[in-house]
Amino acid sequence: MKIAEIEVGEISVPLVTPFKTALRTVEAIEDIVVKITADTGETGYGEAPPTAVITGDTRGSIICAIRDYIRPAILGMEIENIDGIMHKLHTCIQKNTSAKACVDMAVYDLFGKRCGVPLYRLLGGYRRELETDLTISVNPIDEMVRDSLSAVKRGFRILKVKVGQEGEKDIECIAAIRDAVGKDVKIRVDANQGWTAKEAIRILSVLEREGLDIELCEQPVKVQDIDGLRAVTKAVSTPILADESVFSAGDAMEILRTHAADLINIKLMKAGGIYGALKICAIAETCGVECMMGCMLESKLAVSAAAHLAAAKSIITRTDLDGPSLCRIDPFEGGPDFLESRIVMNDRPGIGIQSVPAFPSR
Ligand SMILES: C[C@H](N)C(=O)N[C@@H](CCC(=O)O)C(=O)O
Ligand SMILES: [Mg+2]
Repeated sequence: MKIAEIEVGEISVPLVTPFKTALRTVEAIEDIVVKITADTGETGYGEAPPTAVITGDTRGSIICAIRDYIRPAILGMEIENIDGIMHKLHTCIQKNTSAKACVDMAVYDLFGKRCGVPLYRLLGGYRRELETDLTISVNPIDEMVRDSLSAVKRGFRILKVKVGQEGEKDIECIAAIRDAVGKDVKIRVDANQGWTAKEAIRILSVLEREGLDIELCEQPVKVQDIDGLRAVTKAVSTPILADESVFSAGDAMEILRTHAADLINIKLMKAGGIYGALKICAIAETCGVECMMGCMLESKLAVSAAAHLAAAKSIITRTDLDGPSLCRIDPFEGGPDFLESRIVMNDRPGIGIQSVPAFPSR
């Protein structure tokens, strides 16, 4: 089975409410999608969001990287030659991890279809079901409390609360949310680099002293401030999860070697796809460090690929795969079943997505 064609399209999916973090506000998902057609007529699909503030990737750069660099590099290759394809994909252009992830997942999708097996089984097959959190955007405190209560009503037992805009407000906000949702709901916080190391230590120490029971804190400080990240990890007992500071397997090695974080957030868009993410899993497993499988603001296609990896690997013990739950509509048919907080894998081969609106079947 050979790669016969690679086509690029775009999709737009409205969000239920604007998504707001310390880094950005977004009203709708505007993603790039890819369709790889094999010489047998079989198709594989991929999706990538232009998350410029985190990955540096824009709509234009993703389209250009796929069309002008990746497509010519892998066209005609045997789909069974995953290693050869991945070598070309990762060496034909530097960085551009979202474009690489988009094509990587379409290749794995086709590979799974070629084998007649769902991807999560090909990659490790550890579990069939995942539990995701739901993100609570940064807003006035009363709105964040209201959104938290509505998430719990929808069945979410884990909330990922975005913080990092104002120190004191963050403490007040978490206290108000904990008070409203009670002690049985898990609260994780994500500062998206919004604190300094000193602020992070002060805020997390107060949250600990007040017994607000924070499961973990994601990326408290700037990407480059690895010394600050390590200082926070050392100073507080709340587990610290490196997100924006870990893109590649090399980053993971450095963070774990220097004990700069307790946990790692793996995202396909940072790792350049499943191939790179598997390397991070291997490093984390070697060091005995658990991982979270996260996503950018992605819709069901890309999140399905991430869900397959999360289901495959035992070292991925947490999931932040709430993209589909943040969307107003689901433009795709097939994939794992996204049942609010529960993601249930099924037996469809590959990623399991059956149709992508950007490529109507002829
Ligand atoms: C959507 C997911 N829950 C999430 O918060 N992902 C990122 C931010 C993604 C973005 O800005 O698109 C994260 O920081 O974990
Ligand atoms: Mg994060």
